[in-house]
Amino acid sequence: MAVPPTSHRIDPATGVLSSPTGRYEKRLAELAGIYADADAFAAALAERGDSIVYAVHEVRPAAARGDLIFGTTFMEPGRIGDEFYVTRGHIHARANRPETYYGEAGEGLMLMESPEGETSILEVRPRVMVYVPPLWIHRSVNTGSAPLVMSFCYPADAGQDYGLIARSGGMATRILADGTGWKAVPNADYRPRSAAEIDAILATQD
Ligand SMILES: O=P(O)(O)OC[C@H]1O[C@H](O)[C@H](O)[C@@H](O)[C@@H]1O
Ligand SMILES: [Fe+2]
Repeated sequence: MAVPPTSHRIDPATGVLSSPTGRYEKRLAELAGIYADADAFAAALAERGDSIVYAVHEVRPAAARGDLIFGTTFMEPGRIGDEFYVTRGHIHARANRPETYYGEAGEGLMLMESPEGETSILEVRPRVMVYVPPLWIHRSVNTGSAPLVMSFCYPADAGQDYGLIARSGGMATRILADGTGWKAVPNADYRPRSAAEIDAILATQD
């Protein structure tokens, strides 16, 4: 039996999506080890460990290969020290699966990194569509003082792999506050991937 067509209303201010099949929240306490400033993270944890950093509303019509997953990401504004709030970030478990993000509200960045360690940073704004190509690690950053809300769409069989970033000590680039704006700085903990690990990612097929 075919899956029935559906439509879903997005509230750009909250990211609330009508008739989702799932939603989850990430609280600060679940995001240990992501930020550079450990003392600032400990202080923020003591003060607001229960607070939500981001929430995802999603629709997964079916898990079938060739289907889509789509929904919204709502990110609170905030910083740990000088570093803006980010999502955990991932490469797709099937690394050659792409994704699109569309700005609904707020100001932010899509921070992307190739397997070889090249960084690409694209601004996300309302009515801006960002394309994350196959094989690129991606993480969203809220650089504004208001919530960043984006809608997204990616293949249903993509999956998320968080281990690749963890093994490298994070992504190569961090996004810090700079006056009223932002700046990209090298992550001092970053360890470039080995040729073997890069080759294994690039070999992803199907
Ligand atoms: O999974 P994270 O890196 O924490 O990012 C949170 C979420 O961001 C977006 O909504 C993506 O489309 C999701 O696939 C992802 O899970
Ligand atoms: Fe993704």
